[in-house]
Amino acid sequence: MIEVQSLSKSYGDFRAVDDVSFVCRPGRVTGFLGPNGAGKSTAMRMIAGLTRPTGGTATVGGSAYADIPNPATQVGVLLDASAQHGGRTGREVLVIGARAMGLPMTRVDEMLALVGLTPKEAKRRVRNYSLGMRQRLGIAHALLGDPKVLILDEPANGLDPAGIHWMRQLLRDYANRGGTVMLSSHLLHEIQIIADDLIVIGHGRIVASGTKDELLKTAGTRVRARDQVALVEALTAAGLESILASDAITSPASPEEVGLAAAKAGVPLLELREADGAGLEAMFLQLTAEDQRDLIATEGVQS
Ligand SMILES: Nc1ncnc2c1ncn2[C@@H]1O[C@H](COP(=O)(O)OP(=O)(O)OP(=O)(O)O)[C@@H](O)[C@H]1O
Repeated sequence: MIEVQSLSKSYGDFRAVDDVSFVCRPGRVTGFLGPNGAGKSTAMRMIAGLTRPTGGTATVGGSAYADIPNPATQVGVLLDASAQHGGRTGREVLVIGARAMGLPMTRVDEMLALVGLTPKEAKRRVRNYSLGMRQRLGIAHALLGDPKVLILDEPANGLDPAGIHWMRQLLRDYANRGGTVMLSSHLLHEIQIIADDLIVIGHGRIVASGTKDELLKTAGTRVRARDQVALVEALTAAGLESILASDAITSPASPEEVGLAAAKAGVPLLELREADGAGLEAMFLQLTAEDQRDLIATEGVQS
């Protein structure tokens, strides 16, 4: 179990993580979802004892990471798959990890087999690994000490669809055996596939949390018009939030509210329906859009 209570991290005046509380339970895969720069890595680094919090606490199995004896046998951590020494072979990375944890060398071969790195690949230097291979090696390293808790920052980065499928199965089996998994992603779809529970973070604050099923049930509407821009304007004029994606508009408002707003503005619709998860998707896209605006505003000031 991971328990985070009022956790905060400030860099000067900037609050990267702002009073965040949540739990990740055994037997569940908890997805930590947020746009780039939302504070995911900072929160995970604090849980893994690598960044000192400005306020609040984070415990794993009831103890702060720094107080856990031989922590890698309790908590497997993968924060940056590219952080491994490029001059070492994949096998050497695991051998060094196994020695540090006092594990038998048989564990190295077990983990290589588990993550699907062949003996030939294991002999190659990490600098020659693809990102997907680095992620597999990082997961092998995190699992080496047979920990009860896994903390993985963007582990699906660089994996192809077959790799993502493989990882989902691995994490599912791990959670089914009672393990606690916390993994982050900035992609809603990816986390929807893998997670049981979701914590959504934006601008350092939790904006939604609950089981995936609960969150995906949030009411929402999918709507299309021939003139999508006119529709967005009509919804905005009616005080309704909406996000224009590639093929449709999603809104956390009900189909009735959306239909009435479109009718009032005289915008003919091609499609109007309730969409499971549209509320979550709209909220997430809204967060992402806000960040894009912030970025443009910042760059505008700088140039
Ligand atoms: N050492 C630091 N000094 C100053 N600002 C920092 C530092 N580390 C992180 N930040 C800032 O804190 C915010 C959160 O960063 P963080 O890496 O936690 O986000 P993230 O959600 O993991 O994003 P991504 O998906 O891009 O990895 C960002 O605005 C980042 O620039």
